[in-house]
Amino acid sequence: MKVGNLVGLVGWRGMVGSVLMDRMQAEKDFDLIEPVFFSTSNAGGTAPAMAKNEKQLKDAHDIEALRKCDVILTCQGGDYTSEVFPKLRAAGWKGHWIDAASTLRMNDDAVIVLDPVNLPVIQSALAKGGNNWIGGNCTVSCMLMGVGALYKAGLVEWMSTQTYQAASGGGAQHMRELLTQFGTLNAEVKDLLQDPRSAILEIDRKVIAKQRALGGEEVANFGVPLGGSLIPWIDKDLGNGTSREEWKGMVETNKILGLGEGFETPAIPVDGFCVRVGAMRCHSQALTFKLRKDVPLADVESMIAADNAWVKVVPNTKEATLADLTPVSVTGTMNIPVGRLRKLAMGPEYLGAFTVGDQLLWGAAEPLRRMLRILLEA
Ligand SMILES: NC(=O)C1=CN([C@@H]2O[C@H](COP(=O)(O)OP(=O)(O)OC[C@H]3O[C@@H](n4cnc5c(N)ncnc54)[C@H](OP(=O)(O)O)[C@@H]3O)[C@@H](O)[C@H]2O)C=CC1
Ligand SMILES: N[C@@H](CC(=O)OP(=O)(O)O)C(=O)O
Repeated sequence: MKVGNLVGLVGWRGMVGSVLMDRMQAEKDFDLIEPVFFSTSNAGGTAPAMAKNEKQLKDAHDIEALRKCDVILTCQGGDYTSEVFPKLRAAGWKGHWIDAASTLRMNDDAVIVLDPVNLPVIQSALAKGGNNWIGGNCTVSCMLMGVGALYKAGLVEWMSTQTYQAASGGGAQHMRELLTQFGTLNAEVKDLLQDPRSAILEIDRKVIAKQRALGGEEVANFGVPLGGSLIPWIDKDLGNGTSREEWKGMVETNKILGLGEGFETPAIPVDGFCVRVGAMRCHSQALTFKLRKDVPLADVESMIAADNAWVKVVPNTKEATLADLTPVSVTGTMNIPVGRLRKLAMGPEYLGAFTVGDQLLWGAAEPLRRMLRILLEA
């Protein structure tokens, strides 16, 4: 059935929302829709320049106003989803809900959208009347954009992940906090750094003393210093030794691929550790695969390279890795480099890989705008 083009946009001025607006403008998505901009804080204010007929911001809690939309696309966050989505459906709204938040992801009637990887899953749900389309966890989405080909080919027996997740995954305030910490630490030893004869262990002593003394506002978001350190725990403690971020790795990977509970094919084990590091907005992952058979490395590389338009195989050399396989080289681009591809010492079925992805683009905004396109072009 043709989907109408009245699209309600919620959360458009936040960090994820702003990246989404940029991408929608770049891809001329606004040419196809009649946007209605909503706000939780400034109803009645002026809508952004992309507005057409409706120039005023609507109240994002006004169910009647939301109900008029054919599609609602929200990057407002999980609390908003928890509050508004059930009311909207209870009021009989049958429109399409596209959401960046994790709240609804594992619901039976929701599809995790990442169409370069799971278009058949999306199309099948659409044909059955599905109308809840949720963006995946940023780390999982970036990982599958890189190595989804191996799953599609049925080659993966299991995968272990070690993530290096950027500050942006926590939100804008976390990015600010990281930079403030770097500044504080630099200020502590600035004079010593300027003197080439100063003792490095004296600098180190001063830095660790300052890090341990950081408190209050300076660690308000991460709880402990991230600048010059790392945090091997992301999201909630599930009480079984696993973080919620680590749990998402397995359940979301399988749900995206149409495997495991509710599907015919059993789930593939995915597990590992999720670690916050001092990168700004790119998540990286070191991956270990147990393949179902010994596949020549050249075939693995060709398969990965041919999977989608954004994945790039980076030659496993120091020069290429430093040039193309770092958060600094990937930030702000749609590229998903996959490198460090090599067979591991455990045996010919064991494959190592390293991927990087901008967690605000493929990790958050891009799958949502592409889902909107799929609906509009259905
Ligand atoms: N950060 C991330 O990496 C990822 C986030 N997500 C999901 O997206 C949701 C939103 O994340 P994120 O964009 O980081 O959240 P933000 O805090 O940047 O934005 C959320 C909302 O906060 C309000 N807001 C209040 N003050 C400001 C301000 N100074 N500037 C901009 N907006 C402000 C806006 O609502 P209003 O205009 O109504 O006042 C905005 O829509 C998350 O809760 C999560 O569910 C998903 C994947 C990754
Ligand atoms: N949890 C991710 C960011 C995020 O928003 O994830 P999710 O969409 O699964 O809640 C991180 O901290 O890096």
